[in-house]
Amino acid sequence: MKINGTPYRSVWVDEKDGWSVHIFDQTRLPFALDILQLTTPEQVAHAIKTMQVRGAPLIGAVAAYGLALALRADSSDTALEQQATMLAATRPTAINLRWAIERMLKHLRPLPPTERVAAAYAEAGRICDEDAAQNEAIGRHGLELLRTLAAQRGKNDKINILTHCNAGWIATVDWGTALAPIYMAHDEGLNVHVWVDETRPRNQGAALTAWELGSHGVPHTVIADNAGGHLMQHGLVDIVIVGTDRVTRNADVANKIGTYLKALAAQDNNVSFWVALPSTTIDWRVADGLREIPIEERSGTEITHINGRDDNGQLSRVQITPDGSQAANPAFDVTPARLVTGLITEKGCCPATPEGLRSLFPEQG
Ligand SMILES: CSC[C@@H](O)[C@@H](O)C(=O)COP(=O)(O)O
Repeated sequence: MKINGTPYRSVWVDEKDGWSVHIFDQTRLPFALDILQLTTPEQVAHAIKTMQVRGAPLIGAVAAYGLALALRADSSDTALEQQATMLAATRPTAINLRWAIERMLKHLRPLPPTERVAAAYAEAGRICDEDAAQNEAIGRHGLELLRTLAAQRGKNDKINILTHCNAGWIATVDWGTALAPIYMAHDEGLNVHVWVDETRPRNQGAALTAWELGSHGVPHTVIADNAGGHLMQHGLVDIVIVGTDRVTRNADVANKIGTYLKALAAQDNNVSFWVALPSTTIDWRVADGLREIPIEERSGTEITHINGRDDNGQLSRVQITPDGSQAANPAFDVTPARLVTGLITEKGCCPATPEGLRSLFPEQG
């Protein structure tokens, strides 16, 4: 996608040196557009843990490059396994991270160490290209849903879409998942407006989704996380579209904390609730999302403190809770499949059921 007219992806290899890896520092957006240069797997691990890069597909792609960086220093079997384990442990919930590392290992293990560096960069590049293409396809399939809504409501009527967290292009290699259909609908002239959940505690909606949509000219309004139910009760939400960090083979959906409450409110108000995902986000090994998906617990300081820009234009961090109050910070929740209207994948849309998923991915049995 473009920033000020220049097309970017969310991760890329330096054109001049041909090996270092660039990302946007997402902890600085929307106030600063800082590009970081990563040269070691430790820097990659740090970027993922501190959420300089985040979003399920993107952390998989960046970790794949992390392995390529590691192999530049040591391409032995031992180093390959150790560095893969180190990178895979950076965040627990998004399955794309494990998927990307496993794909890299499968490709690299049989090769002689001398061939591994070039092969790792090539495979990481393919992971990126495929992610961008899959998300573009998700956009096309999701666009059909929005076209149908537009046709039902009259061409110029506003379509109000609610989204949670950031499942846009900077959460992926390009296009995004939940936001891809919205970009396409806006580009073809549909009258879309997005309610953007602020997404406490880290405010990915207020900081990142609002920045993305604004940069693309998509009308949007940031709301407190707790406003969605009220808006639905008053007929002000036509559809919810969110991304996900892991979908089980039964179609349970893990996503940013608070997604479950949006799904409950959507069901109570007869609002359709769609989840957009590339197939790399499906964990075919697990069935029951509540029991089997590990939920990341992050530092309580993400609750007790908040980042922003002060009146002097300085980025600063302030405390919002009393000294001594404890804080708990589960970073994701699981929305059971029964609350999900359907899934939007690169292969098309399907009901959120085991059969629905298997109809799109019959090779999974
Ligand atoms: C296309 S990204 C989908 C999800 O990864 C996204 O909705 C989300 O929950 C991201 O969480 P984050 O903790 O910001 O990495």
